[in-house]
Amino acid sequence: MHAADPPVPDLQALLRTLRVWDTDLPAFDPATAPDAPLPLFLRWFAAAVDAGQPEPHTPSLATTDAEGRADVRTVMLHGADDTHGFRFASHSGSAKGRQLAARPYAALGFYWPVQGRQVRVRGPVRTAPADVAHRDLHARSTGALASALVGHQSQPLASYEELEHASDAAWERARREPDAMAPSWTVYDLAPDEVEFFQGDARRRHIRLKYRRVDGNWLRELLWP
Ligand SMILES: Cc1cc2nc3c(=O)[nH]c(=O)nc-3n(C[C@H](O)[C@H](O)[C@H](O)COP(=O)(O)O)c2cc1C
Repeated sequence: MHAADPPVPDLQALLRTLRVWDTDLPAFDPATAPDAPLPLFLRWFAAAVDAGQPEPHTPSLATTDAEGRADVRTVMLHGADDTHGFRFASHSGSAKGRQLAARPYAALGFYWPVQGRQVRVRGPVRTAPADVAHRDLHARSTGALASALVGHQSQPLASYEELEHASDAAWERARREPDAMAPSWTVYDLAPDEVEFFQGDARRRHIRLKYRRVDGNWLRELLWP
């Protein structure tokens, strides 16, 4: 440690200042919940946007590697519907891409603290056809295309300058060639077989409603918090 280094913060003191569920939270009556989870997810998602929840479309994505060890990172939600399930996209050669190839099963975790809400989704993951990934990427911003064109995701990077050069070239190509292919860019569709909705409550009487797909039907059950 150097004399000029900022002091190391007292984590325990900071943790004691922080709270959850101490704001006005919406009520959730599970008796009024729909038969299937998707309409409820869409309702909660729209409510999160309305409530000003920053970046409600950025869930955590959990996967496991070939040895069964867990991994997690943030991704962007690209869609959710009855046909494709929960859609996200990434590079097939990244750590998550390799993990999904070895074990095509994943979980998504959304946390919307403005409303004290959490949604957990689990299920098998399928790789969408390449033309879907191509269309998905080209419906997005130039920055998204440039980022995908850089490639090499999750590989060791020798220096920041190397990234700068690759990124400059990718931005230039994305502007010049807006239909450029990013071959490793892949769309993944998670077909939910479990979806759990959690509504936080100031008195800690949190409501947990879990949907499970059994023989093609959705079963609903409440869980102790
Ligand atoms: C807000 C946010 C959104 C992100 N969205 C994506 C995404 O949609 N796809 C993606 O591959 N990485 C996304 N990332 C980067 C990933 O979190 C991660 O760093 C990267 O995909 C490498 O993960 P991996 O080594 O586990 O494969 C996002 C990161 C943040 C913070």
